[in-house]
Amino acid sequence: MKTHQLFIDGTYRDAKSGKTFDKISPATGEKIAVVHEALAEDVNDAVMAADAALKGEWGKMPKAARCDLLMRLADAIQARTPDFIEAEVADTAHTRHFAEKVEIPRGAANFRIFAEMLKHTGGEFYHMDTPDHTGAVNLELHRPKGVIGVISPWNAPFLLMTWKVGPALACGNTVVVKPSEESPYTATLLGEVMNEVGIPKGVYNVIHGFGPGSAGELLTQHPKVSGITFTGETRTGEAIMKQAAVGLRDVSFELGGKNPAIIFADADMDKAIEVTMRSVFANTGQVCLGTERVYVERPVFDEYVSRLKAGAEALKHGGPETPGATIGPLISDEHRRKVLGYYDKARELGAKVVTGGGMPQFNDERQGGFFVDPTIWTGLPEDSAIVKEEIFGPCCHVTPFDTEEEVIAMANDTTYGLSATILTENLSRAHRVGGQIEAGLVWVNSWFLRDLRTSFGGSKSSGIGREGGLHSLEFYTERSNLCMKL
Ligand SMILES: NC(=O)c1ccc[n+]([C@@H]2O[C@H](COP(=O)([O-])OP(=O)(O)OC[C@H]3O[C@@H](n4cnc5c(N)ncnc54)[C@H](O)[C@@H]3O)[C@@H](O)[C@H]2O)c1
Ligand SMILES: N/C(=C\C=C\C=O)C(=O)O
Repeated sequence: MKTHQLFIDGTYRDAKSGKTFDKISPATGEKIAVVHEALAEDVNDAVMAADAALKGEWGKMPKAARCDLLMRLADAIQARTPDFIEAEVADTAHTRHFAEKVEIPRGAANFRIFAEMLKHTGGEFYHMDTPDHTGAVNLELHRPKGVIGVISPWNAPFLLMTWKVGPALACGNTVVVKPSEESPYTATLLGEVMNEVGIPKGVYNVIHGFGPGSAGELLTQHPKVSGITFTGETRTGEAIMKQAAVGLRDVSFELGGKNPAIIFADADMDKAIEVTMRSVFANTGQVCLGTERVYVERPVFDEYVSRLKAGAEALKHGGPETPGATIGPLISDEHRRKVLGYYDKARELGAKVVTGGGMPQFNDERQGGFFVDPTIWTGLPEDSAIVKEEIFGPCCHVTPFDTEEEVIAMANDTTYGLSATILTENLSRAHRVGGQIEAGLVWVNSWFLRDLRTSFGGSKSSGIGREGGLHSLEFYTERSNLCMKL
């Protein structure tokens, strides 16, 4: 039975709390690991180790050397791709293809992009006139923020945790990572690679546990933690904001979404189906940027629904060991119950269930896994819970529309503002409509294309702040303006 320990000050160790919890396989429902739960003393040890590292070798390291070390870390992650694939797949039951092609390469890229940017980017400089006409110069300086608490979710564990640790370390901070209780493995494994490449002890620390009353909440309240970068549910973000308020801890939030796809009659329908089959069903719908609302211009509504139905019904359920599987299980029985609750609610509200709406039956080990049917609904009003609330499963509601004004209003009529995707072959329409969607990311004729130099984040209930490229400097550094009289 695998055991996941804490990783503190460069060393793996049991939790002083003496508490552990089980990790269950999403593919079979069987216990696959025991995880050590960090409580107050463990959390304090991790934060104090991170604080000490800021004042030690790491804090004194020249920026270029720090960035070179992170580039070597990216190479070392790449070299251990097979180990990270097995770790991620064990926790999430993702296909090895998804882990190999998306998740692990992004883990390396998330260090590389920020090391390269920080190494080669200059800063702001302003010359000003002065009353005595001798002038003054202004230098915008950046220094590390300090110890950063990183709290990450289970839906893309390694990608999302490194998306935060990469810029944090590139900017000279140290981190204490609290991965989701559902996905401890890759964050723990990364400690080995940190030691292999020579990242000083205490720079990267991993504590395991839950949120309220556990490692997560304790981390957000620790006086030596200077900022919390969090990815997860909106309501969790609200809780963390309250927890982090005492001490005025800065926060960077990437939260939930209820993302629309808009398909105009002039769209390339093959492309529209390819894009939305991924944006609705990839990772079993457990993607914050995924589509849960589809708006289709009326002339092509029936064709679209019919082809999406065919695509959904062609998906093959299975875990990483199931040959040819194209849709996996949800992460946990608890999450499956949440998604099935929405499936029931849709029926109660009178939705037309185009396909799905329940869970598949198997006569093999998959029967113990947390599988649900890929599901498509039509016919519900825009104010229904199915259209308004994030479900985070392999499902979508499809609504017809007649005009641009109507569909823009429907797309924006949400408390979220994370992402959207627009399918049209009309360039001016893409610019016109895309510029009016209230979301952090808008794709045209594509989905989940990610340029890591661009800003990433959501508005309204989808987040606070933007990360990505140089935008990450805003959160991971403290600015000073140095004004020198000439
Ligand atoms: N915007 C994005 O980039 C993005 C990316 C991925 C996932 N998400 C969102 O994440 C959610 C799914 O992930 P999840 O179920 O793990 O989210 P979650 O909010 O339940 O948990 C996320 C993390 O927060 C911790 N946590 C929970 N309560 C806490 C508290 N009070 N204090 C401190 N830590 C606490 C959890 O242990 C976990 O590590 C979805 O809503 C999805 O939209 C958003
Ligand atoms: N944060 C990112 C992806 C989020 C995926 C949400 O499920 C990213 O691509 O950087």
